[in-house]
Amino acid sequence: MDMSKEYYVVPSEAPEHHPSTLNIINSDVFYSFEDAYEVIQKCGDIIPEATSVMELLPSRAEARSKPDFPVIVIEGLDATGKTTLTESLRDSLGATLLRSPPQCMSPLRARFDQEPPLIRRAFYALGNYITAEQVGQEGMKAPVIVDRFWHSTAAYAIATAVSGPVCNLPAEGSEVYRWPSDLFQPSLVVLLTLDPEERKRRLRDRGQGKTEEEQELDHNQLFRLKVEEAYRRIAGPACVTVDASPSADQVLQQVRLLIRGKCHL
Ligand SMILES: Nc1ncnc2c1ncn2[C@@H]1O[C@H](COP(=O)(O)OP(=O)(O)O)[C@@H](O)[C@H]1O
Ligand SMILES: Nc1ccn([C@H]2C[C@H](O)[C@@H](COP(=O)(O)OP(=O)(O)O)O2)c(=O)n1
Repeated sequence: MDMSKEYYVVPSEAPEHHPSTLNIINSDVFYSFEDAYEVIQKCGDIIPEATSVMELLPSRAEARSKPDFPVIVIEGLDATGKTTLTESLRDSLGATLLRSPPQCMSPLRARFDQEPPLIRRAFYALGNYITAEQVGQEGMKAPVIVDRFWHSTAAYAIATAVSGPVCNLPAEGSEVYRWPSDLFQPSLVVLLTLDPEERKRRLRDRGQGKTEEEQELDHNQLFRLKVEEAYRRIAGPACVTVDASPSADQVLQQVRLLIRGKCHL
């Protein structure tokens, strides 16, 4: 018997999430110490450096103390002026300067940068917990400035995992932008933004970015837009955007004003 099948094309509502975002949680972004730890722990057999990472980790049983002094995080793309600003803030506020990933992870970073996203992102996620422990100690003695923290970890991971244009990012309010409940929340997060041309100039002056192909630049432009938009969507302490194109001193004064308003320093 000839059974002919009939097919219809019917309109349906747009999906809630872009397909490329479905796997972000716990494979690109980890929302607890335990989830990131589990990945690094399982790598021990194939990546000897994983053992070194675990030795640097704070004890999970330890109660994390809330620092007495304000903790200010400075975020932004490469060459937006984070190093310049964080060092000036350290000097002008008499603060302690920390970074994420912390200095003690630096020798291990190149190794994990070669790994697939799951492992690489778990490494950076754990870096924030090590920095948070240092913040807990140093923040009892003086204000703390942190060069990159959770916003960087999540924003770069989300922007890399989501292909295509900025509109493919999960919508504002999506759970991918939430702050891990077991991670210390800074008093203020400042996001430095810079016009792409000025950023390129600064990279060039620093001796980088001279040989980028046009196509590569276009690709990077899209990536940069996605990172910045992801930065802005991350909740917990939301970041305050500061235009980093004025002189280093003007940017410092602008951020000092924000710190005075928010942290009374
Ligand atoms: N406000 C500014 N105006 C002009 N040049 C700046 C300013 N801030 C930083 N720079 C220069 O831009 C380059 C990148 O700054 P840097 O602080 O290293 O950025 P990041 O740490 O974000 O990568 C450096 O050569 C630095 O001297
Ligand atoms: N807290 C952090 C800091 C950096 N990262 C990742 C995100 C990016 O892939 C790189 C950016 O580091 P990069 O070396 O460009 O940064 P700096 O030169 O230190 O400003 O590291 C992270 O995941 N979490």
